[in-house]
Amino acid sequence: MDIIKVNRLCKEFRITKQQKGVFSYLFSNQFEIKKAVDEISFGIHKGEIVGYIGPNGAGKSTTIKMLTGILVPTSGEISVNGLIPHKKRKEHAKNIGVVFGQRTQLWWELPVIDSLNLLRHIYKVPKQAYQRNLELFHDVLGIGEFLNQPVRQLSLGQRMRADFSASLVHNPPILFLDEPTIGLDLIAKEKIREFVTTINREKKVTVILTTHDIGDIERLCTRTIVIDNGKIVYDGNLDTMRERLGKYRTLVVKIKENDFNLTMNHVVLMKENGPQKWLRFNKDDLSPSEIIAELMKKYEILDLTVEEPGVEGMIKQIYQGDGKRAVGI
Ligand SMILES: Nc1ncnc2c1ncn2[C@@H]1O[C@H](COP(=O)(O)OP(=O)(O)OP(=O)(O)O)[C@@H](O)[C@H]1O
Repeated sequence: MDIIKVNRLCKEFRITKQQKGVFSYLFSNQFEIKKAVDEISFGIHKGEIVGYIGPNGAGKSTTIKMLTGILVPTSGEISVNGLIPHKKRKEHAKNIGVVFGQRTQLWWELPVIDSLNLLRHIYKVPKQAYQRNLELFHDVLGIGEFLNQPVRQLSLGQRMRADFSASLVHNPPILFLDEPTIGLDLIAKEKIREFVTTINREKKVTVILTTHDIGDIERLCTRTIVIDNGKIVYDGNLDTMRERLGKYRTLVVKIKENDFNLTMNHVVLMKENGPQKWLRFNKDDLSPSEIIAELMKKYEILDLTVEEPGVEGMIKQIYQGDGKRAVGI
């Protein structure tokens, strides 16, 4: 049963047409329509952790803003835990928690504990449930260290931990995370990721996460939706993406000779840096030893390694369009 349903969802913005001249846009009355989200459809099950990723300007934030009820769709349907977000804003707010990596939703001048207490009253959280949550936030996020400090005095890592706690005070079944680990060091990132895993396991919280950090996806997401130019270009699990796109390997070879000219079927020269060459091949078509044998006929090899693509590399292939063929979308 899907807790989030999105059907042929669109969002268009009316933007002032670009004109020549620095000030002309001030006086322009010409507009064009930008389709930020273009007929996307998906369903998300209760308890899934979904990575919603794509290049800058792809339409991620616009989608999340519609799912959280901040923006009204131009057309299409959304249902989040049985509600249409922008039509039932108040009830919807009880169902969701939201964390933005770039800004805080806490009261800047107040000690963290006062913010949490305020939220407890706003959402009318029973005392015992609130106590249990504080214990969990303390155990996994270590918020005890800075509960009495005003938010403005916190480090970025501490502020994020406080923001996570605030977003979950009212036990929402759905959590939206927008770049939740941006700017954090590795240890702080790990703490946040561990916390997301814990609340998903223990409270069955459904998580939708936008990120540019591939580590977040590898570590947390059971499913990845890739959006580009307002359209969904991949929706599936990482393993399938790995299987389909991960058959490419790169042979990195260093040769002695200055001239390099290898023409071999199924081998593409991706990059050169002096004597070092990056040759991409599909492991189903060729083995590295076949390429090495061919190279050794013409060149003296000084060094070589075979690189497997990371998730980041695979996602780049999708953005660049290669992946559309490779994953059959
Ligand atoms: N309020 C707005 N008015 C006009 N155009 C907008 C508005 N909000 C977003 N857009 C445009 O819609 C497109 C999608 O923007 P969106 O912010 O959803 O992208 P994103 O995938 O979140 O990007 P990023 O990774 O850079 O945050 C972009 O071309 C953006 O310029």
